[in-house]
Amino acid sequence: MTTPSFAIGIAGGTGAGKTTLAREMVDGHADAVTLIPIDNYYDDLGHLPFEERAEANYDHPSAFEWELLREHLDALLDGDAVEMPQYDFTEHRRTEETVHVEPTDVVVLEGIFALYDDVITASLDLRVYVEADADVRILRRIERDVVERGRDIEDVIEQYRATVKPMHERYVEPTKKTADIVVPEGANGVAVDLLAEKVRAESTAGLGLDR
Ligand SMILES: Nc1ncnc2c1ncn2[C@@H]1O[C@H](COP(=O)(O)OP(=O)(O)O)[C@@H](O)[C@H]1O
Ligand SMILES: Nc1ccn([C@@H]2O[C@H](COP(=O)(O)O)[C@@H](O)[C@H]2O)c(=O)n1
Repeated sequence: MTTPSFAIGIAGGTGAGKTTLAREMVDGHADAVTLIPIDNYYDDLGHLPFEERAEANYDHPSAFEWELLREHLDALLDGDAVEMPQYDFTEHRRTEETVHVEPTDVVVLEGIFALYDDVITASLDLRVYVEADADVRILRRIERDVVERGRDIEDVIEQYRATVKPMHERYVEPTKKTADIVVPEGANGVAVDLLAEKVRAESTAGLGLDR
């Protein structure tokens, strides 16, 4: 059993490049990193009709199951495995399956609210906020949501106006002040290299050691 030695939180607005940064900084050390995408902890709205699920506000903190996320983060940091829920953006609900996740040397928590919850933030060793201009983020998001999340461009724009932008300004952007590091433009080469070096150091430190 491995007890993680280091926990990193990566927050930032939608489309800022959080997922890309997380992926690139663990490149080559993926076996030593446990990734927790906070999106997997959206409340399951499976009991509602699809139209209602599509209209929900997914950018308010109350859209997430914080208790389960805290419980799973605690378990992983204590060296215990979890059954992680999985989220389907095309259906706006959790899938039937969970994924068995074992703790490793480094835990990376990634999502718009990675630095929102005081209890969670206190258990992180490094807090990162990824920043990108709003116009860059919405353009990235339109492309991604249409190609990968099965959305119409009109719906993406309307959702952005109605909830994504106002919630970002009210709840996500203010978490930047709790960050240790603010990364401009997401997966920029210098930031990736620095964070990758930290991940490598923590992974090497944990090699072969049961803690
Ligand atoms: N530094 C970057 N330069 C160019 N495109 C980027 C950069 N970072 C991310 N992207 C692209 O922007 C889109 C959204 O990035 P993603 O990492 O999924 O953002 P987030 O997880 O913050 O929502 C993806 O298509 C990704 O390839
Ligand atoms: N059913 C859902 C659930 C979430 N979203 C949007 O996802 C965004 C967070 O994910 P990122 O990878 O972009 O950080 C968030 O802004 C929600 O609006 C959704 O559209 N549908």
